[in-house]
Amino acid sequence: MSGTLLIKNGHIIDPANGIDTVADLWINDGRIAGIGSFEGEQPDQLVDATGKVVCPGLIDMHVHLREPGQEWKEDIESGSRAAVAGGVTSMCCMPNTGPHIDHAGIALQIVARARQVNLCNVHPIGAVTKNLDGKELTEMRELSRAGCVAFSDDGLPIWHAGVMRKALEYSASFGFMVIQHAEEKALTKGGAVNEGWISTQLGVEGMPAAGEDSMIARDIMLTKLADARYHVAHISTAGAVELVRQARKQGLKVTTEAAPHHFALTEDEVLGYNSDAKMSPPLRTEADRLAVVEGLRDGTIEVIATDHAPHHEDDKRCGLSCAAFGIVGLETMLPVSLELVRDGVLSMSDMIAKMTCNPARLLGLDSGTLSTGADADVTIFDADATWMLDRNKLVSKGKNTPWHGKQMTGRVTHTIKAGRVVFSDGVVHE
Ligand SMILES: NC(=O)N[C@@H](CC(=O)O)C(=O)O
Ligand SMILES: [Zn+2]
Ligand SMILES: [Zn+2]
Repeated sequence: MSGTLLIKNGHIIDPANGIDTVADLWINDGRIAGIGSFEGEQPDQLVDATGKVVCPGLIDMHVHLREPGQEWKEDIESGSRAAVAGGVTSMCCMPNTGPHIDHAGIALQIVARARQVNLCNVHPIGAVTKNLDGKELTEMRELSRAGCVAFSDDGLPIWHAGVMRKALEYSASFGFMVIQHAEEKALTKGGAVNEGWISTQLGVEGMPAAGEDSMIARDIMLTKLADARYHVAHISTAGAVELVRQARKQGLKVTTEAAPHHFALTEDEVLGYNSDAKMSPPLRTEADRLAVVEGLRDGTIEVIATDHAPHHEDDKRCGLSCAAFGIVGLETMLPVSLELVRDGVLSMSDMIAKMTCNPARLLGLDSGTLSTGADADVTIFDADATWMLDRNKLVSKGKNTPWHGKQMTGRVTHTIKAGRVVFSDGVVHE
């Protein structure tokens, strides 16, 4: 984008550079040109950010875009539109598409399509095993050359310990991490919600916390053996948070992310058989929720990622047991996460770090900062604006959200990608 853009008088927070100040942000030819006072300058475009927070464009490292294969649920274009409506300028898409992202061609195709859409940076996550069947490793090196930034079989766990060991060893040989959907299927198969009093009351099969914890415990042993990098996707239990905390204390390269629903909601949401509160891993108990919050507070959990999992109505309106797992998240990530700031769990800067420079560091992305010369990916939000979430007004094709009809506090007002305003005042600009 050629030309100049001045974002005036915003509360600029750039955790990567320790910046937290009221100032102007100057953008020139799609790049950050400086932070300071630009009184008297004549920009081509001006955005008044008085009273708003100006931060690096958000990064969501866990998204399901459904293209190729399930475009009726979401596609790269609709997902990119939803992303920028939520303030997200870079996202990583999981490989459980059809075909899977298990060979370079598909990764290249996704990257090319995302560039054509030109709203949000899309970085694919390559599959660990061919066909996501847990048996034979993919050509990881080729996937990385095609643009993949990490490896995962998300949607499914890498269940075989020998395969997991090889995946960890091989990906570590070129510095990449393996992202695990930690679920011991022998314990969770057939389950729809957290196992406990509520699953009993509903008469629905449960998924015990031990299903998540036991696989993470195993994987930590393998991470040590392989001297590798291991990342736990969508952490949800108190036991899992403690396992990750202890592994990190031992100096292992173990990291994790939490999804907003796991730190904001509990299994109480499924009372009433609400399938829009069904996801994998399931919403857990209040004790688990509080443990995730504490993990975010003490730094055990470095990343907030949505696990945006759009589904069609037909996949959700068929009873709790048969409904598909997953909820949309891109457009609620910021307001839900701001609860952590309002509750005094995180400073505004720490919250922003978990959606910008922290995921960028784990994935080796050069986004997530407002450093001079960086791509001008910027999010502007009003932390206090209140609005009602209406599922029918979501930009995503997926309307499966547990926050329908709920009041949200905090709203994205502008999303800027490489110096171009791609979202403002509720409208996506193609
Ligand atoms: N989280 C979910 O409930 N569903 C995800 C798969 C996954 O993230 O494991 C999906 O692809 O729908
Ligand atoms: Zn998963
Ligand atoms: Zn996922």
